[in-house]
Formats: sequence, C-alpha cells, structure tokens
Amino acid sequence: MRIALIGYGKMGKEIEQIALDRGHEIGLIIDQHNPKDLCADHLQNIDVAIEFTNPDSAFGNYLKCFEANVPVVSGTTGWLDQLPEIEKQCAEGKGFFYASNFSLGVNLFFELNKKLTKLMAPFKEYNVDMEEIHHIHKLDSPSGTALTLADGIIENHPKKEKWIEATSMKEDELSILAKRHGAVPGTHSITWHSEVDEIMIQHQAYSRKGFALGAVLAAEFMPKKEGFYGMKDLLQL
Ligand SMILES: NC(=O)C1=CN([C@@H]2O[C@H](COP(=O)(O)OP(=O)(O)OC[C@H]3O[C@@H](n4cnc5c(N)ncnc54)[C@H](O)[C@@H]3O)[C@@H](O)[C@H]2O)C=CC1
Ligand SMILES: O=C(O)C1=N[C@H](C(=O)O)C[C@H](O)C1
Repeated sequence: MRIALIGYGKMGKEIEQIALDRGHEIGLIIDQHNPKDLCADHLQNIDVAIEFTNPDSAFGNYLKCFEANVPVVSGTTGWLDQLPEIEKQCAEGKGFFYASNFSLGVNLFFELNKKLTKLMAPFKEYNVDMEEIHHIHKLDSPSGTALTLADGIIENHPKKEKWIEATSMKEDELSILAKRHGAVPGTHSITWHSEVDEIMIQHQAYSRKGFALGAVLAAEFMPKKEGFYGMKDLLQL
C-alpha cells in the first residue's frame, strides 16, 4: 500500500516506522515546510493518507485529499466543529476514518467506561469526574480522548448533560481536569466517588506505539472505501 503521511511530527514518524515494518511504502510526506505538495499531482498513486497535524490545518488537508479521491485516516484532535462538512462529503462518496484515539487499549477503555456508567447511574451516592494528563506540547484541551469518554458518560447517565473543563459541584455537569506535564503520552482517569469510597478506572499509554499501530491498521482498512468509519468498524466492538 502507498501511504501519504500528512504531518511528520511525533506521530507521523512513529507511524512511518510501523508502516514500513508492515511492508507499506511511504509515497509522500507533507509537513509544515511543504504544505503546497499536498495536491492532486502528488496524491495520484496514493492509496490512503494518514493525517496527524494540528487543529487548524487538519480540515483543509482532508478536503485536499478528497479532491484527489484519496481516503483519509484522521488522528488529529480539536477540529470536530467541522465534522458535519466531512460527514456530508462522506455521504457523497468520500472515504474517511476518524478516531480520537487509535489504541486498542483506549478503545476497550471506552467500552468499559460506558458499562461502568450504566452500572453506577442508579446510585445517587456517587458522582463522577475525569482527569487527563498529556505532554506540555499538546495544543487542544481537553483531549479528544477525554471528549469521547465524556460522551460515553453523558449518553449513559440520566443526570449528566454536559462536560465542563473545571471543577463543578453541579449535578448535571461532568468535570474534566486537563493537566499538561513533561512528556506524558496520555493518561485518562475516571473516578466515581461517594462520601465513603471511590472507584477509579484509568488508561495510561506508555508510548505512542499503540496509537501509531492503530492508525496503520485503519489505513489498511480504508483503500477504496466510501463513507465514514471509526474504531468500532475496525475492531468490531
Ligand atoms: N487519534 C490518536 O490516536 C492520536 C491523536 N494525536 C493527535 O495528532 C495530532 C498530532 O500529534 P503529534 O504528532 O504529537 O504532533 P506534532 O506537533 O509532533 O506533529 C504535528 C506535525 O504537523 C506538522 N504540520 C503543521 N502544519 C501542517 C500542515 N498544514 N500540513 C502538514 N503538516 C503540518 C508540524 O510541522 C508537525 O511536524 C494532534 O492533534 C494530537 O492530538 C496524537 C496522538 C494519538
Ligand atoms: O496529543 C496527543 O499526544 C494525544 N492526543 C489524542 C487526544 O487528544 O486524545 C490521543 C492521545 O491521548 C495522545
């Protein structure tokens, strides 16, 4: 498979290594110094593009891939206000795969979070909050993963209606505390606490390898696909 890497930073480089190990070819690398190379001419023989850049660049890059009819695997977080336009284009035949987190462990954690929320929901003694910790270079906050976890709680708890990036005492608000520290790859914790005890679930990434492998597996899934996909389609969760 010939892959275009859009964004050649921490994730782009990790993905390159795994893609090469799995026998793929990197046909094009786009980074901050050569964004104009992302054009139909250069995308001609590309099977799939993997995009890990930043919240401001991602959407424009997706549209350029769509113009060249190249399916996209999107890992960038913090751009989801533009999701409706991507969904529209997918309904018209473009191929797009998005995950706020590509690691197998976090996707199992998403399911565990939903199940635990359903279990805890009837018990008024317990309230829930979330903490995420990432490296100091992260641009978006809360993390994309935290937002997916928040959706999992809000959709399955009758009292929680919205998340808030602060400590909240309101029953209908889910508090998310986002911390930035050193080189932390990504840690997400959810705590259900009562006056007498607490139950905490946590996912801690030891490195970026799990994210990168998931992105390459998604890329292997995407060539010639039309429509909008996610990790549930890949992992059949
Ligand atoms: N979905 C997931 O599993 C994961 C998502 N991420 C997300 O991926 C994104 C990238 O993360 P990192 O690689 O850690 O960031 P990074 O800052 O190390 O790399 C981003 C790269 O994009 C390049 N870039 C900037 N503007 C560009 C443009 N217009 N066109 C092409 N390249 C451009 C930068 O030069 C940089 O090399 C972030 O949004 C992060 O939150 C990160 C890890 C896992
Ligand atoms: O920026 C990162 O590094 C990460 N971003 C993703 C997110 O926003 O959830 C995934 C992972 O946590 C690492």
